[in-house]
Amino acid sequence: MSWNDKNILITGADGFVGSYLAEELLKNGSDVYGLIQRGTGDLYSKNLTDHGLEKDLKIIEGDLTDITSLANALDESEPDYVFHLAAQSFVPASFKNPLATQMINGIGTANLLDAIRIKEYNPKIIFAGSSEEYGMIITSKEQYDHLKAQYKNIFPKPEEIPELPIKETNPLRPMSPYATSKVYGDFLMRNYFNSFGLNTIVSRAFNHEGAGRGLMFVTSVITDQVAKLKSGQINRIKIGNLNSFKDWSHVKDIIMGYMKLALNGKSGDVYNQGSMRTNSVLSYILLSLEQAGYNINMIETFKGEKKVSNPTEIDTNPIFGVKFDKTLVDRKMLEEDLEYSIKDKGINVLTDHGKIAVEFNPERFRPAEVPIMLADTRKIQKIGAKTDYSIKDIINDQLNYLNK
Ligand SMILES: C[C@H]1O[C@H](OP(=O)(O)OP(=O)(O)OC[C@H]2O[C@@H](n3cnc4c(=O)[nH]c(N)nc43)[C@H](O)[C@@H]2O)[C@@H](O)[C@@H](O)C1=O
Repeated sequence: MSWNDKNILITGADGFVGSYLAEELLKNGSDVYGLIQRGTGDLYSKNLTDHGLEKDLKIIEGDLTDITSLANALDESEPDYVFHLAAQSFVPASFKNPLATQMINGIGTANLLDAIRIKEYNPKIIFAGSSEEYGMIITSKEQYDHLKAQYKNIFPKPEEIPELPIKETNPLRPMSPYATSKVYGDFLMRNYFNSFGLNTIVSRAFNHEGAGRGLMFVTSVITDQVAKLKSGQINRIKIGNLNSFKDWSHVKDIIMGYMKLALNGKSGDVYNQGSMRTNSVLSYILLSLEQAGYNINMIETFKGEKKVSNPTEIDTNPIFGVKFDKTLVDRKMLEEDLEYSIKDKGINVLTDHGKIAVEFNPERFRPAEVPIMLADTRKIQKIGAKTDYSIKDIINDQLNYLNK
């Protein structure tokens, strides 16, 4: 099968991921239509111009909460494939305005599916679910016992402990309004497959980053500050929870994964997308400093006596046979130290360019936090998806974009 002359509808084609996907599909000869919500500003957002989409992307103005506009978008594009990426995707915003997130991500997805059903189109539909749907991951028996007691025994039971790397069969325990809205969309997709025969496929992508990533997401928060530090505009880094572990992929790997799912994925099924690496926010800071030209000698927590050496070296963890950050090996120690430091004010990174303070900003902590994410991606690998980019590649792309 080739993408040539296929009709594609991408919801959120002007978003961070949508614009990468639109560019790739246009390169492959598809007719790409982008459903875009017109704000008060320019129709051509920076994402669209960054990816040179002004000429060839066929823009359809519409809104997920307005089913008529979705029906019109289907009539205009007559899609062979629909990539449903549009969403309110910032987790903290979902805590601030939960209902707006439910409307866009939840009802918006329901509207899209129902428009396709009523209009009797039969595209393959690829839905951007999220690793956030997994939410609370069980890493120890003690943690499970504690949660079971807290949730009065209705806490979904682990298949095995630790639940790492996370498989598609893992129970879903969403921890934010955003995550809940994605669980709703995920189940709707499968229900529309089972009940109405729509060709739906769910992607549960773990975090994905790269040039042009929105400035509110942590990898951009970090690289933006590291670039400013380097050019002398600021003298410290401000951050929220340093001790959250994420499975970060390059957005380019994820959009190739979306395309593999469209071609080779099974309708009604669910696939993780990720890198099978896990790194802490702290290690993203340290790696970014290294990529910007700092040599790191030591991290100094304010407790003083404990020091972590070589924290940025990527290691292979023998338990899971996947890439782990070395800080994870020292995680217990680091957790104790960080807890102490958080109560105080932060940590210092000792570099060949002097001491860099990393300060905690309590306002950036979330009401509930997913502590660790690590994808098991063996299922999507079987249909051809792979990880081409390292964490350092992602960071370099982000730093270069900021320096442009
Ligand atoms: C897969 C998933 O991926 C993304 O969701 P996210 O993981 O919430 O992304 P993020 O970059 O906002 O946070 C990552 C971690 O970093 C911590 N963190 C520390 N300090 C700051 C900080 O200053 N800002 C932010 N934003 N986070 C911070 C924060 O507490 C969290 O643990 C979305 O694309 C979402 O749509 C999606 O589906």
